[in-house]
Amino acid sequence: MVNYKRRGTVHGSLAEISANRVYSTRLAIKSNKSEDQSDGKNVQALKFPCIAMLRKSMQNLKISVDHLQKNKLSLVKPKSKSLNVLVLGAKNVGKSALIVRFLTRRFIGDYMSGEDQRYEHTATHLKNHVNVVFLDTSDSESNVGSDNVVDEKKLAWADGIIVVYDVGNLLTFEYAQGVIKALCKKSSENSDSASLPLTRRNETVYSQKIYKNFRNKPLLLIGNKADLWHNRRVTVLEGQSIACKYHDILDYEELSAAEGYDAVQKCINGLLTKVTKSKNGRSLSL
Ligand SMILES: Nc1nc2c(ncn2[C@@H]2O[C@H](COP(=O)(O)OP(=O)(O)OP(=O)(O)O)[C@@H](O)[C@H]2O)c(=O)[nH]1
Repeated sequence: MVNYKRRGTVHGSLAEISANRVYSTRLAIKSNKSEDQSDGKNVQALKFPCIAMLRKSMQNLKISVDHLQKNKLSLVKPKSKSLNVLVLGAKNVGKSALIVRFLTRRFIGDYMSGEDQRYEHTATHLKNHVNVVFLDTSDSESNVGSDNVVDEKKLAWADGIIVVYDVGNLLTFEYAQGVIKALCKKSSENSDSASLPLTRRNETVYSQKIYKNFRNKPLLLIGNKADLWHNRRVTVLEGQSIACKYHDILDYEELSAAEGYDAVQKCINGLLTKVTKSKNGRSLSL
């Protein structure tokens, strides 16, 4: 309570100080012309030496903007060099474990669940630094079996997608299938068609957006927890059949984040290489 009050006072006084500064500076700028013209002492400039600096910065800014306009340059930022990877899958399939294994080579048993985690990683190749961002999403079990399994905004952000399921849990495999189907579903129906029932129209709009945001971005399907062979509910054959069905857009791997680093590293690096190719139009082996 005491700390809070103290903080309040400090903030208050800082705010007052800056407000006073801005106000005084404005006054000085307003009255600037007559002071410059007068051959007397420039009292404001002496009192506020920041005015000269401010004026200079404004001049510099104007010069820069003029230069941009003259040379038809734009103020738009250059294209981001980071590779964004979206990690999807049902709850508890080992999404965090996989990403952390890839980034740190270590298997860590427990992770915070319930909210999306963002991991940033810098890879170096031919003296170029490539920034990779993984968005490890956290889905609730209620999403299993639902149609709207992919968030269109996250999908638009992504350059590549990893879909994970647990080989010991059939529901998570069905969820992964649902995601892949949603990504690859082409919608030919006209979403504006008033003849369609509302739910159908919403579904169509949804799948059109998903399809548009996906646009054949590199996709990797991982069957995780292969070390728990006694607990297996999804056969290798079932995983492979999905891989065959979507072979032109999808890579598939069955592995265990718990058991080793090499398989995780190999398949995620494979995806990153594809992402780099599709993003920049040139190859980069990480
Ligand atoms: N045996 C085994 N356990 C694993 C493996 N990968 C992850 N786990 C365990 O599975 C549990 C869930 O792992 P997480 O990485 O938190 O799963 P998640 O998909 O990120 O979970 P949410 O954040 O809740 O969506 C943890 O207890 C992990 O230790 C694996 O390859 N083998």
